[in-house]
Amino acid sequence: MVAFDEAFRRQLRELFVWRRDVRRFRPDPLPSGAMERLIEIACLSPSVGLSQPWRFVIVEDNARRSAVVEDFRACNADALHSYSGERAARYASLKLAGLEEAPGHLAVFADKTNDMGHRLGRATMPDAVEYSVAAAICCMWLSARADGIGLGWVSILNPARIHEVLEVPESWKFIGYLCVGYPQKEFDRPELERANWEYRRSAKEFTTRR
Ligand SMILES: Cc1cc2c(cc1C)N(C[C@H](O)[C@H](O)[C@H](O)COP(=O)(O)O)c1[nH]c(=O)[nH]c(=O)c1N2
Repeated sequence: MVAFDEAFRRQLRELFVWRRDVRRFRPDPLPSGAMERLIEIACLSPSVGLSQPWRFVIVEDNARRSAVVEDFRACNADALHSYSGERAARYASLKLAGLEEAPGHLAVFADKTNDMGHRLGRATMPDAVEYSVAAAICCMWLSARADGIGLGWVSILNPARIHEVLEVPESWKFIGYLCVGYPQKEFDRPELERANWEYRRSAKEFTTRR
């Protein structure tokens, strides 16, 4: 049985506290194999029926990257229009992706048609496939942070356009686009909190007993 001592548990908590969504990256390249190592960690994640539905596209082609940046700009402009007044001004001041600075770009999909796991656990909750991929991204996020590497999840994108740009199978559902690189600075509080967009609440607020 592998046991983890008190010192490790304290450090693990620190890792949860210091994991950040990163939008500001240093230009330093990632060490070779870093993306592949993060994908290997992600593949250790839980998945419904052990279906391992995650599909990763490492985006290296500059034309494809520029097309993603363009899509982000369009989607972000649309999103801004959905706000008004002070909230709109605050939204406009936020940096919501590090697409142009991050050395690593990783698009993450869920393969909804894959038969691994033989559909165990999905009949009543087919979305468990997407949840499994989100869990894998979180494992990757924490492992990256332990290596001092920042990860930024971008969802302000049009899934149909991302499919087109990356030429992936129709059956793959777009889950998120990850910017990967070394963060300019480390923080123990979310940027959206430091920018007064929202603030982290206590667990009590989300807990109900029945
Ligand atoms: C599914 C999903 C989608 C997104 C995000 C997260 C998740 C889970 N986040 C990051 C999000 O804003 C961030 O996690 C919270 O603000 C909390 O900050 P920390 O992650 O604790 O730094 C995010 N951030 C951002 O700047 N642009 C984005 O499009 C998104 N999209």
